[in-house]
Amino acid sequence: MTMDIKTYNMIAPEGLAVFPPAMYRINQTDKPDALLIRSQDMHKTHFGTSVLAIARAGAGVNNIPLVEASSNGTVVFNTPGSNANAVKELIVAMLVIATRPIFSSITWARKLNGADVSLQTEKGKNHFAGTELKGKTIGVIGLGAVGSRVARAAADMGMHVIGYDPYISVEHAWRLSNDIPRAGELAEVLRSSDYVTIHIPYTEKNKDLITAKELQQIKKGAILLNYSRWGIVNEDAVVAALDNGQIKQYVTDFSSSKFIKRDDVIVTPHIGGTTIEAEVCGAKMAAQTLRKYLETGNIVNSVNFPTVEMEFASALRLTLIHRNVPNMVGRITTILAQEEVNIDNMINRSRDQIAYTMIDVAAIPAEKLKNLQAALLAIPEVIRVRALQK
Ligand SMILES: NC(=O)c1ccc[n+]([C@@H]2O[C@H](COP(=O)([O-])OP(=O)(O)OC[C@H]3O[C@@H](n4cnc5c(N)ncnc54)[C@H](O)[C@@H]3O)[C@@H](O)[C@H]2O)c1
Ligand SMILES: O=C(O)[C@H](O)COP(=O)(O)O
Repeated sequence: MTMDIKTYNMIAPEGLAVFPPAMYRINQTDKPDALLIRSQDMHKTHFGTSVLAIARAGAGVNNIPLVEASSNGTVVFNTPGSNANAVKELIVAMLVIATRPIFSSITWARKLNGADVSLQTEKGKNHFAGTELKGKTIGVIGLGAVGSRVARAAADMGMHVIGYDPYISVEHAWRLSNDIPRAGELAEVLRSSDYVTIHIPYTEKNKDLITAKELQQIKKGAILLNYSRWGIVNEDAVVAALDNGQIKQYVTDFSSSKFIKRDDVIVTPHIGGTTIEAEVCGAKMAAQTLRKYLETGNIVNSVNFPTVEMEFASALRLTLIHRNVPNMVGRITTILAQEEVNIDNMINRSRDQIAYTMIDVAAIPAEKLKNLQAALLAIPEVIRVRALQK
């Protein structure tokens, strides 16, 4: 088996090294079996039916058309938590930068010259008094991989933390310590926080989560941070809230022409996950997840398919992607029975409109396997059939 991987964006070489050259070709065809990407806009980048899987090295998958991928039988993966520490560390830095005049003091100090520089700094430092984070309240919206770490770090700095995440996973709820209270409503967080930091995915539901209405609810003079995505915070509403003094500063990873030359907006160029460690971690995780799927059919960390794992113990594995409708297992196994193929092991899982079935069987002669695959693919609700040899 030789498979083709196509990459977009800067993928760390450590990730590409996960693919053994004897089994995988990288960037040698326009009809790849799988894609390894970061923020490439796949809404505008056509991927053909050859693409079995797309792995996103990173968290956000709003750059991938998930519904189209599912109906194409393309499994989409991300790498949960791979860059969460990088974002957390940047948020800590941005909280301090927003709170103390670090940039202006450095710029001033750089301009000093003469033999008495040390004296000048001592004289001038009174112009650069800041405040502290300790004792202030921070609202953390979204308590997943990033938000839960930010909440912990803020608490460790002596801040009062209020979390908000109505959809928190059991895993992340466990990670969050009991001393971090969770609000039942967004308004509660906005009303009581000196800092509000957002760590949620961009989805249709989360588009414009923070708009004029929410900014009216926010504590006067609060500082808002958005290291999630463009579109979650309405830019016009933010500009209006800065102009009327409702918020003091907007700190974000997502630039806009609306923020140019504003001293009350601090923009970093989408570098939340841009550390060597995070890029290596995400690329390796994405490549390992892809290999697992391509070689065994097992699915972990998918954002559009169910998690499906079964030990690959037989000679042959059939994997079927099909619509999630009644009696599919019955129809599939009937065809296997008609072809006199005995099932060693089997698993079926579904997620929303899509379902996935893996069937392990003993070795089948090539011609018989071809007929079996054709018969399975002839079921109208079946989207894709693969046969994997152990
Ligand atoms: N700036 C960057 O470089 C950078 C890096 C990593 C992640 N991100 C962005 O941050 C997002 C979060 O990353 P993550 O790794 O923590 O993802 P995650 O999936 O681990 O956590 C997201 C959390 O948000 C919660 N959530 C969803 N909608 C919500 C809402 N309306 N209100 C409150 N909570 C809500 C979910 O329940 C989940 O717990 C990503 O989707 C991505 O867009 C940006
Ligand atoms: O969602 C993410 O993981 C971040 O926004 C990082 O995006 P990047 O891979 O383009 O740096």
